[in-house]
Amino acid sequence: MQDTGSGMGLLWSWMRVTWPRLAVAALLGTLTIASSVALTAVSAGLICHAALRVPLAELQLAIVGVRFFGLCRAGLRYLERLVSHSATFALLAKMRTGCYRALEAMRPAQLRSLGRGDVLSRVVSDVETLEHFYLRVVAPPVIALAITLLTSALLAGWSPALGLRSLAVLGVGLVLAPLLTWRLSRGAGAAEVQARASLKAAWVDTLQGAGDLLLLGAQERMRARTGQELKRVQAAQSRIASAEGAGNAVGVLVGGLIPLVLLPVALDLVRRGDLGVADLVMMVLVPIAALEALAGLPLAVQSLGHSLAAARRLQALGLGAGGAEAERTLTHAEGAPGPFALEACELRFRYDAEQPWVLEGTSFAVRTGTFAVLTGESGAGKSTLLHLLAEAQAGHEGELQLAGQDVRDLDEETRRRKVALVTQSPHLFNATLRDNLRLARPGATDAELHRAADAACLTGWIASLPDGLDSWMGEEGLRLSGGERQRVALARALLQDTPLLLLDEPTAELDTETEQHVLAHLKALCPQRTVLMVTHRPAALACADVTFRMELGGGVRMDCLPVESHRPLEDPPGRHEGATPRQSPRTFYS
Ligand SMILES: Nc1ncnc2c1ncn2[C@@H]1O[C@H](COP(=O)(O)OP(=O)(O)OP(=O)(O)O)[C@@H](O)[C@H]1O
Repeated sequence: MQDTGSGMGLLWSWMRVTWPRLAVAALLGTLTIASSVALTAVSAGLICHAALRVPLAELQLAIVGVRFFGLCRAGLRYLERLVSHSATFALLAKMRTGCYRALEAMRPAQLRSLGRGDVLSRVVSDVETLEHFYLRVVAPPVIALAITLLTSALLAGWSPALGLRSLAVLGVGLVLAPLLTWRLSRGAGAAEVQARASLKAAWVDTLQGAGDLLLLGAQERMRARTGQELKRVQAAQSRIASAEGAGNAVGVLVGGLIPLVLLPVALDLVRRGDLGVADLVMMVLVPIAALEALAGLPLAVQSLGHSLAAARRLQALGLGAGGAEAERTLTHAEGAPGPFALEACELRFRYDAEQPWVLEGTSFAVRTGTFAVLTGESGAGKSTLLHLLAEAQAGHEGELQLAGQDVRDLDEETRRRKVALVTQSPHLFNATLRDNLRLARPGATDAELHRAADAACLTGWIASLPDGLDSWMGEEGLRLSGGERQRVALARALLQDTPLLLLDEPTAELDTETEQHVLAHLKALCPQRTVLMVTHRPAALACADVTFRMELGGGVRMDCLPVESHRPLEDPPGRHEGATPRQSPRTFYS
């Protein structure tokens, strides 16, 4: 199986944490089935002796035994469940926190390219699949082996030949049932996990894009795609069910073989007077009762396939990797702010090693306290640059500094205090306006919220809402227009109160008047704060202190060039007084 080892490594690394509890649970599980076997044996002996009219006084020990093992079975089962579930929940907690840490450590672009449905499936379904790893995969074979050995040792106490035959016949069940199940369901567990994840991703995609699907008349095609995923799930499940059936059939076969294999030896012992009739019944029933321990083996094999597939998918998120789960040890030092709010030098970045460079040899800097505008062709990498600054993609080459500090040296907290980003399509949560705004500053007072809302030109709109700041935004802010969503996101970023504000086309959906109002507020933030805005809107270009143009050249090569009309290269006069001379053919300083 491909990559099996790595999936296993992750599973064992988690299990190591709770192994003492798991060992106790396995011991309790073995004792529970041993009690069950003993109960069958003692009950069978009691019934046989009673049928043979053995005096009641001689049966007292057996009667006590029946009561004892009956109570033990129930009590031990309870304890086993208690311990195994507490160990499982401890593992689950570790897995979930590991998952969230891994997601947190992931580069946002990686996360976006995974897709929401897929991430949801990994964090919820795959973790839930692993929840059963101990209960369904690890415990059954351990308990089955222990019970097989114990039962055979018990019979060997009467007769070594009986013990050997019991070991042989139970051994067939122990090996053959899982082997057959594994052979018949090979790859089906992984296929089911993968197909279920694709199905979930398709559902999330369909729900999110339902409106567009209807408008494009593509709902039938989407339904067909979902139907295909569903068929893949069903096909995998059907293979798994057949394999489990075959495994269970082996168990039934072994149950039938036990009397056939043991009776010849046992009857011989009875004939020779070495074994009583009641003991004979017990000899045959004990291994049959032991089959209870083998019943979980087919399921264990299938669950192993599911668990390995789920572990591999979680591992692909970065779980178990030293980097993902290790605590970050980045500097918290602020350092003295330099003359530039941000500085890029020979910056190179691509989303994937297989993909071409998006940014290549890009150098430019924005002086602290300026209102800078970045324009450029679609696809040139403007948004990418903003995300690199705000989200620590950590995959870039060259230098990228925020207020004189390399972004790679900044921990999340420091970065959040330094820079706020409003993306092209900001996410609003299904909560009130107040909650959405307070994400940026949890303790913000109403006065602060209104001040930020005013700067984003939202005051009139909030007044028109029935519940003001307590109005519900709907899922992803769908109750809002595009422009309202943008302004709420802008107000949220303003509340963050960072020295650098990165804005990706924040006025794209605003009318001219509202845009003027927003721009005036943004401009008024400078020189206390630095604003870098990606936009093509003339109004923004007109009020910028400095303007850059990012160009897509030679396929993937990009340059940052100042817009000629705003800033002649040789002679930076007027409002470009703070500009630093050109440093290299591709280096421009505001
Ligand atoms: N998550 C991603 N994974 C892979 N490639 C990406 C990703 N995001 C963007 N790209 C690619 O990177 C390049 C630059 O994209 P980016 O969004 O930064 O451009 P842009 O200049 O902001 O464009 P626009 O003006 O149209 O918003 C594009 O070719 C785009 O396809």
